[in-house]
Amino acid sequence: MVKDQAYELRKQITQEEPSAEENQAHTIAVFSGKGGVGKSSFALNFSICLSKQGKKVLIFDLDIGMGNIDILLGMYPKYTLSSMLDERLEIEDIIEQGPSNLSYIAAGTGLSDFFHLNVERFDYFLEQLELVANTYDYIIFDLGAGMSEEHMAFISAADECFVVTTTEPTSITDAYAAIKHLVIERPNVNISLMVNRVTGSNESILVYNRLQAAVRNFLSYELKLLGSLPDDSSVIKAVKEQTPYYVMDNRSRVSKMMAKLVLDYLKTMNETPQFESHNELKFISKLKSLFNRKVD
Ligand SMILES: Nc1ncnc2c1ncn2[C@@H]1O[C@H](COP(=O)(O)OP(=O)(O)OP(=O)(O)O)[C@@H](O)[C@H]1O
Repeated sequence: MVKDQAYELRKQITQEEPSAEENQAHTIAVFSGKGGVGKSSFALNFSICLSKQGKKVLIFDLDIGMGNIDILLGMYPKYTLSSMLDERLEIEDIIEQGPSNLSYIAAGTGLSDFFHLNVERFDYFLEQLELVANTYDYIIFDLGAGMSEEHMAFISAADECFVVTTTEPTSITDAYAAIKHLVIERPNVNISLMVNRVTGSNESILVYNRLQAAVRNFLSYELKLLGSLPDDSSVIKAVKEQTPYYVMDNRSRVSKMMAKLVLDYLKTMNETPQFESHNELKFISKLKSLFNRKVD
């Protein structure tokens, strides 16, 4: 497990057992400024690759009404997040098993905006999430495009977030607008950039430099670069076949790049001293306080 090293070190120093909160999964929110940039495809295949590395991963589709993780997987879940909230189901009942031991929760339809839940429904959501928060190493939230107030709460409660853009100017501009909105409201947010559909070797660096320059000059914020993925027709083929591209062919260009991106990411995670953040509130407590602030 990612946390093993840090946990062992901290245990040696403090001789304390970790609390349930400390053991919560590492949470990642994936968002984009513009729709159709490959955010869901990225979130799903990233999660599959993390699972392949022996991590216990839950991908949570929060794009109610527009979610497509189940479509990309070619699976038709009986229950979804919407049905859990409508029918008061247990979270265990709505978790499905995808490829490579990946767990996933489909968004479903019904609620036009999941986040405009009443307090009682939101409390039920958090109560259920808390039941599985210690079961996973990673929980990946796939958010809809754009930056609503509710998206911001999820993104800022997560341990980190990935913003996905293509190399197209419109996508970069929309990513900048989303980052700006977020950084102004939540200056401590931890954002990394993922550049999708690159066609040249240094294209991702050009996109990153362009965005980073604007973010640094106008927002005094340092954006990290998670990595990039190539424009690859095997992604389109995989979407048509409703099979994640990493499952369809793990030797395709995009799959190899994804595998490298995940290995680099895990290396960075191992090198980051996790115990330093143990004094901070973890995901569920943060989300609770952000939501409470909103309804007060
Ligand atoms: N690396 C890639 N190479 C080629 N095509 C890609 C790549 N990534 C995504 N696509 C294409 O872009 C389409 C949209 O991808 P996806 O559904 O993941 O986007 P999205 O950002 O999640 O969209 P939405 O915001 O509408 O949910 C895919 O169906 C696929 O055809």
